[in-house]
Amino acid sequence: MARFGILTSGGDCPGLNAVIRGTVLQGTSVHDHEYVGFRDGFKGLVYGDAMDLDRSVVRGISQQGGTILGTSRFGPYVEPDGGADNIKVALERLGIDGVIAIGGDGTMAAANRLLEDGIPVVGVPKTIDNDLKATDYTFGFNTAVEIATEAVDRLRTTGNSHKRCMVLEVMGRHAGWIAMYAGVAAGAHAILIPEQPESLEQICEWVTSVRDRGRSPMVVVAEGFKFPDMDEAHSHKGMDGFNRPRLGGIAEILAPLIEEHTGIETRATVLGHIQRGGVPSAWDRVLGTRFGQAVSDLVADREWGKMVALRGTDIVRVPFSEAVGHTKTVPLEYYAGSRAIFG
Ligand SMILES: Nc1ncnc2c1ncn2[C@@H]1O[C@H](COP(=O)(O)OP(=O)(O)OP(=O)(O)O)[C@@H](O)[C@H]1O
Ligand SMILES: O=P(O)(O)OC[C@H]1O[C@](O)(CO)[C@@H](O)[C@@H]1O
Ligand SMILES: [Mg+2]
Repeated sequence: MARFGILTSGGDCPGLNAVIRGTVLQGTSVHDHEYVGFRDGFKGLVYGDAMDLDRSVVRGISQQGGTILGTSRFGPYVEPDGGADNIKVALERLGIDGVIAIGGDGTMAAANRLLEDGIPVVGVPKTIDNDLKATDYTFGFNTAVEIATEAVDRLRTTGNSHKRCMVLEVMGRHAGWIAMYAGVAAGAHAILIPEQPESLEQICEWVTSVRDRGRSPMVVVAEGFKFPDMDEAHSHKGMDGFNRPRLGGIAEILAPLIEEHTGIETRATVLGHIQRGGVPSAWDRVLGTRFGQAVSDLVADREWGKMVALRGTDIVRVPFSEAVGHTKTVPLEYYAGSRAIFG
């Protein structure tokens, strides 16, 4: 009987459990597969730390946030125990025929390297940031947008009551999809994204024009937003597990600047990991389940080096090369269209 190992890697994301369930149900009922789950991302793969995944283990998990397997930013090549040779030994010991890596662009890059080193591996794209180019949408994004939109709606009522300018910071390292969708959905007066620097003068002009017609300005800013004179996004929290700057905090810089330049009392809120945790939306559960079922079919066909993806309404198979090294950013024409009605 064919046996496959599943891992979740990178930041967690609502819908991961729906993928795990969809894979196990499709694989066990349609293909007669067996599955195990590696704990804590590539760490479990490197150390052969795995748990059995059968129908009873995945029962009722689609509606749970996070991942029952745990996740991490541990790399499969981390010394002293990582590397393809060691992983091959672990896979052989556990009797595993192939690996399903569920993760973002970094996870797909790692999986691609493992593939080149002879490990049979396929991928499932996940990220709340929706910045993976090879798929139209990733699960988790819809949930994050719902949470961020509700946050904007709530900030508006308190902002209106006090006649304050409210600034909400959402996630988005290189791509401002969450900021764009939540900002447009909630009718924000300015949306600031990593793709398009905006000057403080321009932001204050939008804020002032809102105030001048008797409204309370609402600004949504992505964590990766930069003023024109910034080379890198704001970071003051050190590095993450993969040695990249941890972002977050640009709203705390922006709010006092707006207050100083416009005279409008301004407050900042950083939404943070609230937008990544908790129950997935129905849409994300459906996409996660479809991805899970499709990746079970993919390993049944032994099409290593591919990732499942959403194109239009279809689930398709794309090579890792399409998913690695290309960030799906907000098109500048789309931003320009939205920007035309800021203020
Ligand atoms: N080019 C690479 N070669 C080997 N390992 C890599 C590479 N890129 C990333 N990794 C490993 O894969 C892990 C997961 O990648 P990353 O932290 O970028 O998250 P992700 O999968 O992109 O998800 P998200 O960005 O949504 O949190 C990294 O922490 C790192 O250990
Ligand atoms: O604090 P963590 O878990 O390292 O993750 C933060 C990052 O994760 C992401 O949400 C992607 O999952 C980015 O937008 C953000 O910069
Ligand atoms: Mg990533």
